Amino acid sequence: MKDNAAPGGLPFMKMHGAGNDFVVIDLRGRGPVTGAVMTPGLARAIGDRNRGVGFDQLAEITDADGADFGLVFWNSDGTQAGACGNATRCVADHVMRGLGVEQVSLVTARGGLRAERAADGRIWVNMGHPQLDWASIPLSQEVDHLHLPLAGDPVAVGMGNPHCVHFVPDAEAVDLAILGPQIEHAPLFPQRTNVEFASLISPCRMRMRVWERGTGITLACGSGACATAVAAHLRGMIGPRVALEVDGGELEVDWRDDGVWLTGPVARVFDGVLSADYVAAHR
Ligand SMILES: N[C@H](CCC[C@H](N)C(=O)O)C(=O)O
Repeated sequence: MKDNAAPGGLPFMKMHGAGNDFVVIDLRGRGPVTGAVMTPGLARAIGDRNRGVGFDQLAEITDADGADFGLVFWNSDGTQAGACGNATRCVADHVMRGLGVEQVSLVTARGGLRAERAADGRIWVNMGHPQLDWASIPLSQEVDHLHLPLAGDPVAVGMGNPHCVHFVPDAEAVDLAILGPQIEHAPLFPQRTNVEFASLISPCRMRMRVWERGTGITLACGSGACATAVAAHLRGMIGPRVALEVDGGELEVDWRDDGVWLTGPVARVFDGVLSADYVAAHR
């Protein structure tokens, strides 16, 4: 996987975490600054499920100063994302296997994070502390993030990327394809937002569905699960630990003193090589 400069094309791995699917390009060995090779156009082309490979996010693994690796995330619309919990878990598993270790440090746009393998094989990542002030979520104006001035009384939480969490009696009944893009583009969110709808099943279990900024409906969203757990805890609905039933499986979040921990399944599905012609045509 290391020689991505090969004239034969650009090697990648296809992975998923609870059905949240990723194209992962391992660029380690190129140095921290020159690591990322992606462009918005190439990301959109690879993300096309008919003419490319298809993904919810594309992740580039880079070298990083002071950490085992760095991560850069792209959405399928060609925009970048500051955080992606499920891709972080998938990549951490890959890197830990390669290094023969059970925990790793990484750097993302929001700073340093840590990940580790649990005894049951699931991969935990500490997604850091939630961002709860309006300017860093970010919101376009100073409002109470626990009671946004929007229909449905949602909560705004930053996890390195913005989230707008709605608590509803029945998340199944929500028309995500209609409401998701409306809320994603609401003027209150200057960088747009990810959108979650969640229902309480018990004080330690919730059902969650998600519309992701820059991607659309996905089967799971790790940072969205973290944001939902934080919002529900701040609203007094749950304790610090919760299991979230998402469309693609189950994620678990534990809000500890040192940050919001996320876990769930990871899978490496196949490896491939993007042809050099395809890469050149879309870069
Ligand atoms: N699937 C990701 C989140 C992607 C967020 C992205 N859509 C954004 O623009 O912030 C996760 O597991 O956390």
